[in-house]
This record gives sequence, C-alpha cells and structure tokens, in this order.
Amino acid sequence: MTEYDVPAAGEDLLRMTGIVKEFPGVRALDGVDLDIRRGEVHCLLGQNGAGKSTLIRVLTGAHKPDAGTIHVNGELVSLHTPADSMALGIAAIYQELDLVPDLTVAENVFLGHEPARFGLTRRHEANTKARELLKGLGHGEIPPGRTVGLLSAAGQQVVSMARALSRKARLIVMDEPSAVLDSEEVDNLFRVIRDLTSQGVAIVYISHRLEEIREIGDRVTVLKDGATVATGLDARETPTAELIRLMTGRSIEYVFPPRTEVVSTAPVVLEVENLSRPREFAGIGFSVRAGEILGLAGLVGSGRSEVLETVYGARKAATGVVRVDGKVLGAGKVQQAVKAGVGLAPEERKGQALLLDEAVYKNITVSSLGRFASAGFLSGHAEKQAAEELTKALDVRPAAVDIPVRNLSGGNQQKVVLARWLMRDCRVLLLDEPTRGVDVGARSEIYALVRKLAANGVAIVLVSSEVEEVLGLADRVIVMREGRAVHTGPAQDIDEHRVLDLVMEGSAV
Ligand SMILES: Nc1ncnc2c1ncn2[C@@H]1O[C@H](COP(=O)(O)OP(=O)(O)OP(=O)(O)O)[C@@H](O)[C@H]1O
Repeated sequence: MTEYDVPAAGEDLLRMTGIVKEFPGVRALDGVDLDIRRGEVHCLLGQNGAGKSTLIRVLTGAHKPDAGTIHVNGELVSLHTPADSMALGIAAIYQELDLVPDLTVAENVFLGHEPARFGLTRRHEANTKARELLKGLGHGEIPPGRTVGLLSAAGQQVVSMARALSRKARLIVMDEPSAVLDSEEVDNLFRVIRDLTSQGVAIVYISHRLEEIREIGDRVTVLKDGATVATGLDARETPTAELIRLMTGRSIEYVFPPRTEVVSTAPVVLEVENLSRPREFAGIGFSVRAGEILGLAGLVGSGRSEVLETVYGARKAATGVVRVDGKVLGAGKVQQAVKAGVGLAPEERKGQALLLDEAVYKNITVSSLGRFASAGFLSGHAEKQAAEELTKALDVRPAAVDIPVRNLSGGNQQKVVLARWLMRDCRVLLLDEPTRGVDVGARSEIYALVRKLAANGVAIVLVSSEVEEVLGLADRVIVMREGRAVHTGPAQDIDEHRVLDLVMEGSAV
C-alpha cells in the first residue's frame, strides 16, 4: 500500500484545547478538548446537535474557531483553510461525499493534486496509481476510468478514502461511514481501518451505532452541548448505559415499546401482489392490516427501498398490483397514492426533502397544510403549535421551530423530515431507514411514535438496515435477498442470526 508520514511514537498526533465556535445565536462548540494518538481509532460520540460535525469542520479547516488552540505533532498550527489541514495530513470522509460526480474515479482521487508533484502527467499513470489504492482498500474491482456518479454510495465512499490515502493522510475523520454500507461492506471498512491504524494512521470515527464503536474503537470522547464531557474512555470496557448517560445526561432504556396485538379482523389496508421491476425486484407480495407494522429486512441493494418507492408510485411497476383500502393504484402515479393516504419518508432525507431556508415548523407542516386552513386562511398559530409538539417529542435541538432548517445538525434535520410524515394523516406510512443518523435518545422516541401511529390504525411498512430494529419494531418480517422475498413470517419467530443467514445465503457464489 502507500507509505505514510507518521509522527514519532508516543507523541500525540493532534491536540485540540478549548475550541469555541459560535454561529449567530448558537454556541456550537463551547470549549472542546480532544487529543488523538497515532494509530488509534478515536470515537466521537454525542447526541444530534452536540457539535461533532462542527468540531470536524474546525479540524479540516472548513470553520475557523473563535477560540482555542490546535497542536499537530506538538506544534501549534492554524487551520484556516481545508488546504492547511490537508498539508498536515488531515483528511475527512463525510457522509455527503465531496466528490465530483461527472469526473472519473482516478480524476477524483487525484483532484487538486499538483500533477507535477506526484509525477502524474499521464492519465494512465493516474489510473494505475488509483487502481493500486483501490486494491489496497479491498476494492480492486472499481474501474479507475468509471464516472464516479455511476458508483454505489459504498463505492463512492471507497473513492473518497482512496483520495485521503493518495494525500498520505495520517489522520482520517470518518463521519458516520457505515450509514451507507451493508454488513459485509462494514466488515471490509473495519479491515481497512485496522490496516491503516497498524501503519500508524489515526482514525476519528463518528457513529451513532454503539456496537460498532465497541468493535472498532480504542478510545471514546463524548460531546454534549458543545463541550467535552468525557474523554479517553475505553471503547470496549465502558458500559453502554454509562455512554448513554454521558451523551444524554439521563438514563434511557434503549428498548422497543411492547407490541399491541394486531387484531386479525382488522381491515387489510395495503395489498401488494406480484410486484416486479426488471433488475430490481420480482414477485413481491404482501398485505398489511390497520395497526400492523411490516418490516423489510435485507442488505443494501436487495431491493427494499425500490419496493417502497414502487408502492408509492415514484417508480413504475412492470408487473403487479397495489391496492389501498381495496382500490387499485395506478402504476407510477404518486398523486393517486398520496390521495389514497400513502406517505413515504424516503431514505435520502437530507437536502432532497427539506426546504433548507424555511423555518423548522414550515418544513414539518408543509404536507399537512389543509389541516391548518380555516375559512381560506392558514392558522399560523395552530400550525406552529402542532409542529412544536412533534419537535418536543422527537427532541429536536435547538427547540426553536422558527429557525431555518439549514441551521440544524444533520440528525436534527432527519428528525424534522420524519416529523413531517408523522404529522400527516396517512392510511399507509412507508418508512425508509427512519433512524439513520439519529442518536440513541431520539431513537427510542421514534420507536414509540411509530408504535403509536400503528395503534391508531395506520398500516406501516418499515425498511431498516438494522436487523434489531426490524425485529424489535415490526409485527411481521419479510427478508429480501437480491430482489426476492426469501422469508415471510412473524417477527417473534425469527432472530437476528437467522435473518443474517438468510440475507447472506448464496451471496458468496
Ligand atoms: N451554520 C450554522 N448556523 C447556525 N447554527 C449551526 C450551524 N451549523 C451548526 N449549527 C448548530 O450547532 C450545533 C452543533 O451542530 P453539529 O452539526 O456540529 O452537531 P452534530 O453533533 O454533528 O449532530 P448530528 O449527530 O446530528 O450530525 C447545533 O445546535 C446546530 O444547530
């Protein structure tokens, strides 16, 4: 693989002290301390809005701190621009990858490099070098000449990582890298991380999934309300309850709410028969009663999200029928689905679904405006109040519903979109990865809200990559593999191991 510039052993690679960052009206960082050692995986934990992304942006030179010092290899440095950080070997792999979709893999890997410096005057040299880096990352199959926009999210992440390595990064920040990966890809990512750390590269790893932190982390720093509340904790030994208490300031029982028996005489609200789309999924059929939660488990790419989008009409079914309350919906007709009471909270929530410059409450009520219109006038007060109830239930921070959504952290933005769909009076609610990027505290609230909606008679279809979530929340489960249903049955009759066996079976051949 590549050679890395690493500091002398024993010395801190990075030390951030008393970092303060203010935005108008918000002190996002209020004196954060963080030290990173060479060769370690340092996990950064904190609730949505705790300040993790802001801290990372300070570290990568995207935000200038208002106070505090940063030492790299024992030397005081100023990170005023991303180029400053890059020159010191600090790179970040963000969730919203900053790749140029129209350029090739190799062009992205070497984007911004001085070709002369690297001797990359010829395209094929760049391709050869990129191929080498990709191979080292366990993805030799990605062609360096392929346009980046055509790769899967996981593939794009690998390219982003190759780019960091091409710059001889010695500290790589990974902001929720597993959010776009299936379990096999996560295993590969962890293998790459171990390989890098064994060569002295340090990793700052951000994730809301505590089990990952146990598996890959060495030390943990917990942020709360913009300040360090604990640092240097042992990633494997610190009890989960303790981590959650440090993050949230309270004890949370991270459990799924009890199921209420779905009455077998409850009317069937959603019926799907023999639904297919070429190369995506085939022969999918199920029905969901009022009050029932159906879970779709499977790997990323097994066709789960495509099924939801086809039921919603955002993709046109090639074969099959979708009925809501006995009425057939036209294939590819979103308006008809919406009119019949179908709602889809999509997987790609950020950016796509939000009006970033509009207030939080407007983003929540936008699909339910009919409810707040009285005699042709919109009741602004009722609108805000209804939104406030939901933001409170989901613990959206800051609690002000008047501020633009743009100013919220990523996880809080996710909660806002979810709140929008929870507010609408749906007959059928299709939830795609409802807790992605959401912290542990808010997760329990979301589970409780989804159950409550079901108890009120909504038929819910849930897609989640977290098997535990599907089994804990759904009444019935369909396991999908490569576009087909390979198992259907009550959630109580199947466990996590069996689901994983089912989704992996045959995938090695
Ligand atoms: N550009 C901005 N303008 C105003 N406030 C901001 C801005 N960026 C972040 N904030 C605020 O700073 C605080 C910290 O946000 P940050 O994005 O760092 O949180 P986070 O820990 O990364 O959260 P998440 O887990 O949701 O990604 C939040 O209260 C957020 O609303």
